[in-house]
Amino acid sequence: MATYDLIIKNGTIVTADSTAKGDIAIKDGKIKEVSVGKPLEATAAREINADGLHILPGMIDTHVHFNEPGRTEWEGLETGSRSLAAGGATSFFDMPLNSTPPTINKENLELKRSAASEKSVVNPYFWGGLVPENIADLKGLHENGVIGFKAFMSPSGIDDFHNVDDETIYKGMKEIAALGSILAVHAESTVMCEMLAKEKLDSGKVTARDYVESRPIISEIEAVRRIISYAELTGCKLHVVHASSRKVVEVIKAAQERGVDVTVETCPHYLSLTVKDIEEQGVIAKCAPPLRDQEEVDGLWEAVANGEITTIGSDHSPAPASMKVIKDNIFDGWGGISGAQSSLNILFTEGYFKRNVPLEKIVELTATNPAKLFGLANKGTIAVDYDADLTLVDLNESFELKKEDLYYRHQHSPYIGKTYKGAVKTTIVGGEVVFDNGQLTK
Ligand SMILES: NC(=O)N[C@H]1NC(=O)NC1=O
Ligand SMILES: [Zn+2]
Ligand SMILES: [Zn+2]
Repeated sequence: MATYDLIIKNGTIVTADSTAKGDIAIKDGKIKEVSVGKPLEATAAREINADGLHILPGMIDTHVHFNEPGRTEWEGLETGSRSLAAGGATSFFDMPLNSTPPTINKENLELKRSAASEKSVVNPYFWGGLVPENIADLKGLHENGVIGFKAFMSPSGIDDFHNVDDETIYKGMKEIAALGSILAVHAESTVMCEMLAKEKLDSGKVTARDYVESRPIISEIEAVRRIISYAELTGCKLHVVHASSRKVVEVIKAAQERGVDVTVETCPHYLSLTVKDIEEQGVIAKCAPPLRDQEEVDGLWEAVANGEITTIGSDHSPAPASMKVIKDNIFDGWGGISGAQSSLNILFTEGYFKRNVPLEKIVELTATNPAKLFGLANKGTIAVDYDADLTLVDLNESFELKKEDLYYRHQHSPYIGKTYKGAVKTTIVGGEVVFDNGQLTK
């Protein structure tokens, strides 16, 4: 009889293609057997009884800002990765900005990588930045293993990470295409957003609704259309992050239909919160693009259900509480939502329970597609020879999110006080249990 490190018994195994009750055997960090329909005949050093639980491939959160090195007091790789583990994520892709120095050359990448290897409890991956100053550094970043490049089409809010002009977009995309990599973009129109913000501020209009109106959906559409044109010009693979509206998704879909290699991400906050949340909670719920109205939330869920969204990432972009309190003017607070720990809870509650979105679809967008799109071999599903990155969830458990449940360095989030159905019970990274029964074990 085979002997394994770990056997998970009687769970409901969910992949992008199927849901079935079965057992999983793990050795040396890999899934070695998946037995559906009949019990697994083997022994193991440890056994987990997953009766009543669902087993999902761990979320691959393709969009976090962990701020380390250089701005660890905002979050950090330890607190950030621990919050992911508690939320059922087993890998993350850290954005190149909000850490100092930003990840815009291979030397800076190494600083981040060595910090992560010391501190992260889940698998770390890194985006490289594309900024006007670093076209010559893209090759070195690629050769040293970034999973792709990220550019801001509007100011990032961080002084050492400049947004790209059209010339940088052209040169950068040409180079990224030659490297065979992918460009992810924060797509909002600088000109539109700056003009509209100036009009608001000049006339003393500084409410939450004013902030939202200063960054309208059409400014995302303008930027997305433009960047798609450069993708067509250069042949560069493109990934549009944090689409806040189905109208943005439609522009991407039309480009896909004429053969452009473009994909799209949305985030749990655009799938669950509205302008009302920023009106009530102020800067805590401030992000860019901003939260929209309920019809946009519903529209994005339709896009999810129809297969028009490629990935869902948290865009966890934390900041100290002092930057998230409402002062006289909401325009001044930090734009970025703390949410890395809540992604799956939100998707279960708003998607699976409220809108009948299949669990398979949630797995596809949070694990399978991220692994495929960014070339992570052996991740993103539950199958023999794949990495044992798993999360066990109790879909019958409801809970109210409390401040003290959060593992973030700064325990604020627009999700505090909300009730979720579907709780993460256990998270396994490379065969090792890192979170179990409400406790971090690593
Ligand atoms: N700099 C940074 O993290 N910005 C992020 N925050 C946010 O709300 N949108 C972003 O792009
Ligand atoms: Zn962004
Ligand atoms: Zn971001």
